[in-house]
Amino acid sequence: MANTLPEKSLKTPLQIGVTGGIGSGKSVVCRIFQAFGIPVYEADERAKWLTEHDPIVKADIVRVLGPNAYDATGRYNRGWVASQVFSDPDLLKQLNSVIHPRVMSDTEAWVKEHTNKPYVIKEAAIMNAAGDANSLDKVIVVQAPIALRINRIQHRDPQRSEQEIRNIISRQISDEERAKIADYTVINDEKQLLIPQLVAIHNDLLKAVT
Ligand SMILES: CC(C)(COP(=O)(O)OP(=O)(O)OC[C@H]1O[C@@H](n2cnc3c(N)ncnc32)[C@H](O)[C@@H]1O)[C@@H](O)C(=O)NCCC(=O)NCCS
Ligand SMILES: Nc1ncnc2c1ncn2[C@@H]1O[C@H](COP(=O)(O)OP(=O)(O)OP(=O)(O)O)[C@@H](O)[C@H]1O
Repeated sequence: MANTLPEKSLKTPLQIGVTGGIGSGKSVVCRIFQAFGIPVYEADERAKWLTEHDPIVKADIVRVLGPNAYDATGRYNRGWVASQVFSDPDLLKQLNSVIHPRVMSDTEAWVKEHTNKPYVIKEAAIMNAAGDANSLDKVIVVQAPIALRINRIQHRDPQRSEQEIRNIISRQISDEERAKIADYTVINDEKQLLIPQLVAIHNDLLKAVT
């Protein structure tokens, strides 16, 4: 389970990534860390905000995806964009390259607002591009069986077909690849209790900074 933190991680706040595939339960896990008093930066939410409000990001998205990316009132056509990028890895890569650098610089500014905290969390569906292992001291990976994840998303987002969910999964790194970047693994299979796993990680991280 928990690794012992190496010497390098003595700056505060530590920057901890929480990642996992669609439906693994990243947001649920992060809500629990928030209840422990830990600030959470939600990269996916921030990315969503940028796609709706940042004029440079919007112009770049239109350059990559064409005018259909926004409707006549200027709202992001999320469903249409999802149908394009989750079936075309190259297009997804281009979309990522528009959004992720902005999220990265925004995260750096956000971290500076929390220097009084022992650690902060960055939650992101994709870690390499968005969170980037280099800027994170440790990565927590949330794992859950694929069938359970699909079932959860079908309940949470009833508008998504099973095929769309499977397409998204196929555009994310595999569980095996994710396991390689994990310093901590949280099993969210609705059999093992979440809170004791998170308390153990929290205490381990506190030990590293005190
Ligand atoms: C593709 C878009 C239009 C889909 O929007 P939609 O409202 O349908 O879905 P939502 O944003 O909730 O994402 C659905 C699921 O897809 C996964 N996902 C989202 N973006 C990505 C991505 N770039 N790569 C892989 N999976 C992704 C997440 O697990 C997420 O839960 C939207 O996610 C988007 O613009 N993504 C690019 C921004 C981004 O890269 N965000 C990720 C971290 S910064
Ligand atoms: N342990 C659990 N018990 C019951 N329901 C759960 C559990 N974990 C997650 N869920 C539910 O499963 C759904 C997906 O969880 P959550 O939104 O946290 O996943 P996520 O990894 O953040 O997904 P995404 O990548 O789509 O943002 C939510 O509706 C959530 O309430």
